[in-house]
Amino acid sequence: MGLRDYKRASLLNSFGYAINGIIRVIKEERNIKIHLCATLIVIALASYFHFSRNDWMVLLIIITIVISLELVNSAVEAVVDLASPEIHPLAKKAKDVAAGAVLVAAIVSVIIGFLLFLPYFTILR
Ligand SMILES: Nc1ncnc2c1ncn2[C@@H]1O[C@H](COP(=O)(O)OP(=O)(O)OP(=O)(O)O)[C@@H](O)[C@H]1O
Repeated sequence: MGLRDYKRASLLNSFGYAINGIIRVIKEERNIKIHLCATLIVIALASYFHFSRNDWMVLLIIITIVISLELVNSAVEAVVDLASPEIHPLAKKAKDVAAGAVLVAAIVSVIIGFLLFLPYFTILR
């Protein structure tokens, strides 16, 4: 299929491609599996503690940011491998900066998660 045919793809097809992309990253990348496991645990805990509506919104926003960045990081890795299969300092820069973006989001998410859960754990004591 040529590039033009791809561009003519219907909205439904585009949605399907996006889902395929997500499934492929989940199958192939270890880091996103770790993020998804952490997400399931955090969602289970938030349900158990009957999170307030605002707390749910903050939690969902940080989950979305981390998982979306992980997907973008995988896309950057694929593009770099395609454009520069050989060792190149710029290829390293691109991959390391993309990985850095995920790391920043993950670290801040852990801090926000801690702040979100703290009052609920305090009530338990
Ligand atoms: N073409 C390249 N040129 C220079 N350095 C590269 C190149 N490809 C990867 N690297 C570097 O090698 C290290 C490992 O890269 P790799 O592609 O295995 O990704 P990774 O960080 O292990 O992530 P993942 O585990 O998600 O694949 C990183 O520091 C990366 O910047």
